[in-house]
Amino acid sequence: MSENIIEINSLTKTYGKRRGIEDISFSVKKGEIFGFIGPNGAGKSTTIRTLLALMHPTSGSASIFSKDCIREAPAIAKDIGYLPSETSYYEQMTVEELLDYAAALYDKDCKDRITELSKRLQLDLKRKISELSLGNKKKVGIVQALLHSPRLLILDEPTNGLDPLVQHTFFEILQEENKKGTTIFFSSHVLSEVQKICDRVAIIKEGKIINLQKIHELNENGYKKIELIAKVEIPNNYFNLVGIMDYKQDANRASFMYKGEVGNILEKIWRLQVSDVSIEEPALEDIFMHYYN
Ligand SMILES: Nc1ncnc2c1ncn2[C@@H]1O[C@H](COP(=O)(O)OP(=O)(O)OP(=O)(O)O)[C@@H](O)[C@H]1O
Repeated sequence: MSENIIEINSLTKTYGKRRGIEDISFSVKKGEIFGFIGPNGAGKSTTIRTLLALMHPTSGSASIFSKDCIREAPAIAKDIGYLPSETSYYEQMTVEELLDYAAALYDKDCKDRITELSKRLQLDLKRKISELSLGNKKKVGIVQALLHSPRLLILDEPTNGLDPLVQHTFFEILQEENKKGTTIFFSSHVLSEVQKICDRVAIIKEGKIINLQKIHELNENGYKKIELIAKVEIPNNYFNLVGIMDYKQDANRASFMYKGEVGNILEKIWRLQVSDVSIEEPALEDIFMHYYN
């Protein structure tokens, strides 16, 4: 059996009377890229902050590297790289000063790593933090999380604010780290990015884990969301096909979810003579609706 890097047992955190997370249990194996997805307010950050001992659980427990997250937090911390969803830095420092300051927490020389990562992410080390855009601040957070080559990376909404090219480079870096043996815990509300990179995914909704699946299984179950505008009014029952759900039509416009042979639906659309069509991955909420209602 492969070793568990993270183990969460019946973890619950309430904020006074408000729900944070309720009775969460799952584990992340060594070498996995594990996705943690859920809509805003589902409890992702609460789970992560509890794992990092930034807050104490109301009940239950969790361990990282087989050490208790709360009692042995300092010993765990040196082998973790954490990228918070929102970062706040000393605005007057330069990027380099800030990263050197972060690196000093570890018993390692991180200089070359800082230079290499900054180059790849096109992050200017000489700029002041206060001058950086949201995306560039995110890059600082990424370098800070990676500079000591941690055994476990915990990333909370890591791609917020990154443009697609930088996001691509970031994913390449993550995959390289993963090949070297780093386990990655990747929290996001964007299913499509989790699908690109993760092996398994836990889905959290209203504080509870509602599903845990291998990504390829999630893909195989996958619905596409289709919207189209036809040149003429769409005949009644035109889209009466197996695999269509949630069908909505207004004269010559239609939107629906489709699961099945892509060729069949494309042929049907093609015959209709459309002036516009979009076929997309459904939003996380749509998937929740169809899997769990
Ligand atoms: N400090 C706090 N005080 C009170 N309630 C809180 C606090 N932090 C979070 N919550 C509540 O706990 C629940 C889970 O929030 P959490 O931030 O963990 O969700 P999330 O999945 O990370 O969402 P997001 O993607 O919006 O950050 C929400 O209902 C939120 O309102």
